[in-house]
Amino acid sequence: MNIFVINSGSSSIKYQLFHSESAEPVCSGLVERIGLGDSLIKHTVFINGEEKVTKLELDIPDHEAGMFEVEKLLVQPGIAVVHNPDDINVVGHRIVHGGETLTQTTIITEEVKEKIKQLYPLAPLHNPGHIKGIEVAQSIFKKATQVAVFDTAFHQTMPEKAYRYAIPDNFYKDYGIRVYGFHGISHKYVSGRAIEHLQKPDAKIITIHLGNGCSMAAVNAGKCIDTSMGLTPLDGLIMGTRSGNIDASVLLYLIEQQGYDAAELTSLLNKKSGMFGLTGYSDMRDITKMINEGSDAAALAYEMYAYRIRKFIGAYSAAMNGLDAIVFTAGVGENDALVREMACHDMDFMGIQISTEENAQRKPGLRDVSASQSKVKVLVIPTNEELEIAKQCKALLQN
Ligand SMILES: Nc1ncnc2c1ncn2[C@@H]1O[C@H](COP(=O)(O)OP(=O)(O)O)[C@@H](O)[C@H]1O
Ligand SMILES: CC(=O)OP(=O)(O)O
Ligand SMILES: [Mg+2]
Repeated sequence: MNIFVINSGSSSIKYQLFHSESAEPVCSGLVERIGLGDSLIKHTVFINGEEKVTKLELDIPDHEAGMFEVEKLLVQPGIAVVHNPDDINVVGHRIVHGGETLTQTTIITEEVKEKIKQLYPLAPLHNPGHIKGIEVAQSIFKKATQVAVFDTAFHQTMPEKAYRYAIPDNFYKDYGIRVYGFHGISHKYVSGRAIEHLQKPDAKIITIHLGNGCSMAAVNAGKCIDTSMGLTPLDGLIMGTRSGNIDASVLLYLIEQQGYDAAELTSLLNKKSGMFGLTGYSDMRDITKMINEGSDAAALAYEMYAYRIRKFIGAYSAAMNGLDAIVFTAGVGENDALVREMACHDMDFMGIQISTEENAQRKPGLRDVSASQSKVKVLVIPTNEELEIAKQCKALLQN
């Protein structure tokens, strides 16, 4: 079975092609900086233990354009991984918001598409792109079964005290207003890897997913008990373009006193805030450059970003009554040593000690960057949402 996995994030498309019998991909790729003007595609084909890398620099305005570029690469002479798109049997899609009705991996039908569309207002940066991705995939991979794997599913184990908001009951009952949580495919994958590494099935773990979107989860014995994103992927940590936690009164003030409307506020908080709002850039590589050039605004933004993470580490340690490991993952978490250092320094009272030397190294794979005396392990674990999605597709279709 050939399983092609599409993971569209807010700024990127990641993809991998798997033969169902192996966890090693046949090819993998990343389309990044979508919509920023200077997009990049890195496409890697794995043949007999060797890697053939193709890099393209071009302007990719949106996710649909990105998917058509990817299709060309899959069948491109010299690096083709399939003769023809009909050789793909299954396409697994990461879907950010499944709401309260789409809680398990499922085959995509017209009804499932309709439900994903109904959730557009709750995941405005993601679900519309997913539907485009599904439609493009249906037009390219005509013979494949299309499967949806939800970011919200892993968080369904949260207790009610964690997922309810303190507003009247009917808002939950009538409108489904509650904490859903996101990046669940990634939190599940990296917490699973951490449990294996620690050889401790009942480990208390905090997973910190720092991509363009950022979230944390408290994972106790493999089950999520709390997470930082809420009804939508806007809450919690400071992100590339999203504000994270903010007093709801800020919105009321802007509506009542400054005449803002809903569309302006949606755009303000989702697209113009976070690191972009503070520095003019959403990509941490650009902001690091600003810091090196002496920008005070960039330095403050970094401090705010790391400080928010520290507060959640404290909260989740309390929620679990202990902590065995902290896991950093995703674009920023895997690559940005300064963020990890700032988030973990001066936490020795909690048994958290990061090794500055280990942390500064660039190495592939799972890494332990804690100091030898640290009671809590600080781990960097590359996420692999695509592998997790492929596994879930396989499990669904074999049952
Ligand atoms: N080498 C790097 N150093 C610092 N940050 C990086 C590096 N590579 C990627 N990033 C950060 O990772 C982000 C993308 O993370 P990713 O998990 O791919 O995002 P998403 O899935 O949310 O689109 C980029 O916006 C950038 O901030
Ligand atoms: C849910 C979410 O924010 O996803 P991403 O980080 O991929 O944009
Ligand atoms: Mg992502």
